[in-house]
Amino acid sequence: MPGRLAPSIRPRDAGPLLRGPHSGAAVAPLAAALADLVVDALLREVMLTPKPGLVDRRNTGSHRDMDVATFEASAAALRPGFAGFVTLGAGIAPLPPEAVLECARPVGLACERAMLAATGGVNTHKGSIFAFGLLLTAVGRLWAAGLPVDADAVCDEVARIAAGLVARELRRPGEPRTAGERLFRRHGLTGARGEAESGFATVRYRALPVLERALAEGRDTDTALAAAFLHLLAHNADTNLAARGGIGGLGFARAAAVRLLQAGGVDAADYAARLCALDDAFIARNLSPGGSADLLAVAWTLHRLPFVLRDGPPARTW
Ligand SMILES: CC(C)(COP(=O)(O)OP(=O)(O)OC[C@H]1O[C@@H](n2cnc3c(N)ncnc32)[C@H](O)[C@@H]1O)[C@@H](O)C(=O)NCCC(=O)NCCS
Ligand SMILES: Nc1ncnc2c1ncn2[C@@H]1O[C@H](COP(=O)(O)OP(=O)(O)OP(=O)(O)O)[C@@H](O)[C@H]1O
Repeated sequence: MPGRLAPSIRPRDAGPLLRGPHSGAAVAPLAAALADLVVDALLREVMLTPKPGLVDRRNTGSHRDMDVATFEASAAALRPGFAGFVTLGAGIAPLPPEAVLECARPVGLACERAMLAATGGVNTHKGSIFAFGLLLTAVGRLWAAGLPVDADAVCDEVARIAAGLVARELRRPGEPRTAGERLFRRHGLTGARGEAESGFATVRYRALPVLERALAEGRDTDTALAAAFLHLLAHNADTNLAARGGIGGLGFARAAAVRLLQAGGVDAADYAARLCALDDAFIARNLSPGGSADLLAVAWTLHRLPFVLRDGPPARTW
């Protein structure tokens, strides 16, 4: 796997947000800055255009119940909850990792309620709430413990927090209650839980190196995000795709992404036309790679994390 390129910024770098409580710094500025970062990541994701089957500025993809404005309203409603995860993590830093999920789940459920209230009952960010709940709680814990806070450290802490989640929630007896649980029973897909338990391995070893290499080569942000998204689409076992199109739908989407990557990806001669044609093909099949969209926002957040910790919150570009 290509190596990571972002700087690994450690407490000694003494950025305004980096010093933990041992220096008396309060967690609130950190929580606010990271909530801004995640909202920025969610809005960059939905604005990235075109994305096959997903809501973007070209169309609403395979969705009739949500558009860009729905995602903007949802992201704004989630900002307090995202800050709450960081504050929670800092407050429970002494707890062992296996005790964290139980503390975080009520915050996650409150976020889901805030999302549904802001969207009129539409699921815009359920997967993102789960992923970022883990990520932000992990950051709060590392920061409070005065430990290094970079992409690798955060992913390792997420893996520790989510350890055993698949066995506990997907292998349990009884009727499946969600698409994710049904897909595990039928096809062994572990979805958001498996990705979390792996420490966001698909992001860490696939999307993030592609994103950072493209940026280091001078590509603009949207091109770098598009390149990372293509790798996610090719490699991520996205249960949204399988829930909508069956295992065949997931295979169709991944094979199409692999073909586009083999043709040069974002540098393919007819890239834009091919991506729009793929968008139309996904819509015709009611396919939506929502999980990969969530992970794209996670990749952006992990990439920007060291910079936000050192330089403060991102400019609100929306
Ligand atoms: C854990 C949750 C999200 C699992 O939901 P579900 O059973 O539907 O799982 P499933 O894996 O199918 O997908 C949930 C969502 O995750 C995203 N997703 C799907 N596949 C993937 C994947 N491979 N990788 C990452 N995200 C994915 C999609 O957006 C999807 O809508 C949910 O059951 C839950 O517990 N929500 C409560 C909030 C919570 O737990 N918060 C914790 C904060 S730490
Ligand atoms: N730009 C995007 N467009 C659509 N979905 C996205 C986007 N970004 C992220 N997602 C993710 O995809 C999920 C929505 O996908 P989907 O609508 O298939 O899920 P669902 O609501 O469980 O299914 P259904 O709408 O069929 O009930 C959201 O939970 C969100 O996490």
